[in-house]
Amino acid sequence: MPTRYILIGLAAAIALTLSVVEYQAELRGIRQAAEQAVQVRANLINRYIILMRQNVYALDSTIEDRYLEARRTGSLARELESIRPFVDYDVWGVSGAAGEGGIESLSGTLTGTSVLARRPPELDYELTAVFSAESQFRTLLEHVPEVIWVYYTSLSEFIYIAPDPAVADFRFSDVLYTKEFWSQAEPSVNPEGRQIISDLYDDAYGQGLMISLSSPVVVDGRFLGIASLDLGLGLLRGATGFGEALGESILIDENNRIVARRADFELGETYDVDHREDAWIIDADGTRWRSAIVARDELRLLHRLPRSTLYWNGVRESLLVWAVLFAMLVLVAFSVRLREALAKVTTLMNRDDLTGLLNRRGIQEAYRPLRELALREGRDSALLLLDIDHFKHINDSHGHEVGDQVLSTIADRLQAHVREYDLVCRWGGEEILVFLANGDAEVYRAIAERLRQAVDARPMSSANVQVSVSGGLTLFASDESLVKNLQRADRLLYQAKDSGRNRIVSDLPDV
Ligand SMILES: Nc1nc2c(ncn2[C@@H]2O[C@H](COP(=O)(O)OP(=O)(O)OP(=O)(O)O)[C@@H](O)[C@H]2O)c(=O)[nH]1
Repeated sequence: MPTRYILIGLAAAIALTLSVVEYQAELRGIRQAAEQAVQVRANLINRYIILMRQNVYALDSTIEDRYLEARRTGSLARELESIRPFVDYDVWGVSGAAGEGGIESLSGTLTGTSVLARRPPELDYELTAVFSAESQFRTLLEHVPEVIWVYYTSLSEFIYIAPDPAVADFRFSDVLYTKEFWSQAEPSVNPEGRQIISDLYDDAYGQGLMISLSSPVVVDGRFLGIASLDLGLGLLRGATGFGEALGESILIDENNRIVARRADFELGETYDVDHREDAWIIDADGTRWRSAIVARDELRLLHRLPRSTLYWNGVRESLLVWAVLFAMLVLVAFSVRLREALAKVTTLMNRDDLTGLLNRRGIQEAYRPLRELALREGRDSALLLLDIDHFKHINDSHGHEVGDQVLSTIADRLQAHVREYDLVCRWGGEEILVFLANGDAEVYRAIAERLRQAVDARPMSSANVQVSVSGGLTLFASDESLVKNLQRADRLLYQAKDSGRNRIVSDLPDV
């Protein structure tokens, strides 16, 4: 196989390998960015939930503390005096809402059954505790943008909820005890009294999708009620898209139901994926999944990276490197072709067209290294100048074309009878110069004679022409130029011509 194909093939193999390596690195980069984003987003959501849990816990503790204080001191909240019946709705209560005959000190609305009308002392302590936590209700509503509702629901059939809904729109009813915030948090299902994050639900009052954080209020081991916060999804939604990463993050609950994501979703929509933390999972569609735990085990952040998104972005990111590699490949192919063309041109410049022998320029370049070598090894080198005998006559009697054939045949015969490293050059019209190295006088004489005989051996060309050559053989004086050496060889050649032709005259010493 030509070197050209080997070189280009090698460059193509290297470019292909680098392309694959680059593509793999891009895919790895995309996956790593997604891994980092999942971690950062999960942390963000986690911190947010912790903060909100602390808020509920603070509310819960305040109500517990204030209850104990009211019981100890016997001092009751002034708001108790304002509790009155809302006759149209069959509840008792008091509201901070204008138009409800409300009192300004309240940010919420209290409603309950008739039990509020004939209150035992414990109920007064509980109501006092709730009213005393008013500043917390207010602070949460005013300073935590995600908080939609803050409320305390009592086992003694009342609810205090802020901000203050109109009694016509919302008031206490037994149905509240069937709601998730109650049914999941109350002691029979939650004996340790831990905080509960509800499932996602749609607010009855039209505030959109939300989740509740609920914490049971227990005083001296007695369960009184539940303090709750309703949180809108704005921040959770924002957190699922925080930072740069391909694919999308989806917050789900322990039943795999979606809690938040950037894109729209239906309430109750699920994502059933076999989660394994810190590992990529590939499903049957080739979609990659990564997950992180949020809020202990109650929520999880799933990251979904579709196969096409991964691969196409891998391709897009690799394109520039691929283009550079392709350009380099083209450059390699081009330079290989250029080197070949240059080598061809050099050969053409150094060779004679007719005979294929070295020309003057060619031998000037080629003989030097041979001479250097001969000098280093302490050997002589020699020049043999050959001239075709009566060549003019051949041209005249057989034509120039035959003359050319003769020249070419002589070149072939000489070339066939020299050693591999001897140089044969067409010096002029019918003059041929042979540079001999790596021998001694006897060897050179023998070669010269062999060459003369090779020409003389048999007729040549279609015209059957018998041709001979005469030659001058001289040792190469390395302190003199090629031309100077040639002048000596030329003189010897003339002597050969003068003394009858078809012979070699040399000035080489006898060995
Ligand atoms: N056909 C052909 N003839 C060439 C070429 N180059 C030189 N010649 C001829 O070679 C002849 C050389 O003739 P001369 O120098 O007079 O000498 P000669 O006839 O060879 O006689 P001697 O050298 O004295 O033996 C001329 O007629 C040139 O035209 C060539 O490339 N092709």
